[in-house]
Amino acid sequence: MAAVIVIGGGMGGMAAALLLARQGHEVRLIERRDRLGGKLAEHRRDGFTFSLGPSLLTMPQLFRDLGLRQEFVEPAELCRYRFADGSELTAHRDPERMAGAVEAFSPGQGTAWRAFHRWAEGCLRAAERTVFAGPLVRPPADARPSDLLAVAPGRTLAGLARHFFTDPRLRQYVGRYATYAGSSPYLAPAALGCIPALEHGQGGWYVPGGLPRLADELAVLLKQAGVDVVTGVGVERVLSEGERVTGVRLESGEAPAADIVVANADSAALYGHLLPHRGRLRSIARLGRSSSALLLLAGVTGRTPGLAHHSVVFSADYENEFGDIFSRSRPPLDPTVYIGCSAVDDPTQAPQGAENWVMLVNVPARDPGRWPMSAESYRDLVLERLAARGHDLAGRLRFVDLFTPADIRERYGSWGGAIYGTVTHGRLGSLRRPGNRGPRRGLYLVGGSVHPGGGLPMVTLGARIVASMVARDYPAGRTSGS
Ligand SMILES: Cc1cc2nc3c(=O)[nH]c(=O)nc-3n(C[C@H](O)[C@H](O)[C@H](O)COP(=O)(O)OP(=O)(O)OC[C@H]3O[C@@H](n4cnc5c(N)ncnc54)[C@H](O)[C@@H]3O)c2cc1C
Repeated sequence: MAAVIVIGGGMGGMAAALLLARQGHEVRLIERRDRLGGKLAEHRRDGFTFSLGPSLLTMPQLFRDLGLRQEFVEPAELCRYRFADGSELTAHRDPERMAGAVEAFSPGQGTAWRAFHRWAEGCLRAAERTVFAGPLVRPPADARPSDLLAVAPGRTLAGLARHFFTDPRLRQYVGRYATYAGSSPYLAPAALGCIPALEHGQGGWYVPGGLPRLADELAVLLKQAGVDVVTGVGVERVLSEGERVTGVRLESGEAPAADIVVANADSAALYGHLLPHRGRLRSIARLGRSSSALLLLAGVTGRTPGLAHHSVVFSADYENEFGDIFSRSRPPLDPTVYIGCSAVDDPTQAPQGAENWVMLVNVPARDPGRWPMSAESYRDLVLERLAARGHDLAGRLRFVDLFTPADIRERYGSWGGAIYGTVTHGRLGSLRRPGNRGPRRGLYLVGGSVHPGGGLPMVTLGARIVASMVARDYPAGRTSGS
């Protein structure tokens, strides 16, 4: 049995702590904030509850496998898309129903969607065998992309969309999945096109009471597994002797010893100051940051007829929008807006007869103080754009609170407020993320800033990968890694 310290109680840290405790290790999880969950967080005001992070749960079986038994519910539709020309497409989990919806939306494109979905499913199976399954960090020098992922007809996600669809609106719908990795469809690998196959196969789920309830139930499981959870104190240093980790030093001055340290803190923070490592930090900086988000959290009077749980209101010029985010480093002048309203399916989320709107806009991971306009002026721009595209909240807004990239950076220690650590750009972008093994024996990394990526399912897969690495490195009864 080894002594394990997990730094950070985000989804990845909690899942890793649980799996390692179940392997028989003595696990302590140290979280800087007062509550576990990391980005699984919420904001409450005047009877309204707003998710500050995830609103959509995919790959639900992963969470069942961890032992979570709470109810998951499936909204009636996966997502409602509204395009700049005013047209709407409703996405359904069932592939045949989706193909029918696409055909009705754009005659002739239903067959194209079926072909796309077949490709996406093949790509997903390939990812399950490779990227999702192990600590694959960098492809071997002689490997071709086709060895690692399904061969993609197109280098980028936008190229993939062009290959399958002639309707520019459907290309925008496919391109949107790059934002699940905080990336631009015009630079992200075509392999991200496997993500819709997850939604159309396994569905998109909601947890009654809000997704942060996942963290509450995980906290119970951690206790049952004997994990010592310490909150309200940060780790300021990972300690090592020679090539091996020996423990951590806390902000309180205490220095608990450990054979194994699992960092759920952002990898840039790990290599920047917890265990300074110039080479690894430079590699992270070379890749660049994923996008961040600006959230408008609005208490809205009245119910909106036909409002879906999840809606996306697209910009008129997607390429220009991502040019603003990644090339010009400014919030897009014509943003695509995700609208999440959990009150559609859950009356606990807003006072009776009212709605809790979370409006999310992708923005650069950069302090709003350095934007060309104030966050408040940008909020007004977003509301004006939405009004022009059919979602006019004038006269219905009780309040709009803002959650900015600076809040994301401060709360979670994310690199510049980036949601997903490094950006996933380039044909092999999915394989270039920082790895799960640290530069000292006994040091592992888990979470959205490392392999295999961000999002609740990916960080949970990352926890599985770390647990299997530890099981190999520390066979039963040994406290020193092989
Ligand atoms: C606005 C938004 C919307 C999102 N939407 C979705 C969605 O719909 N579906 C989805 O699946 N995913 C979504 N995500 C992504 C998902 O939330 C994250 O990828 C995932 O929750 C990250 O988990 P993590 O393990 O990386 O830990 P994090 O959530 O990043 O938590 C890390 C934890 O480590 C702690 N920590 C950091 N440094 C230290 C230290 N030195 N000492 C002690 N503790 C420390 C932090 O306080 C934090 O609690 C969204 C994220 C955001 C921000």
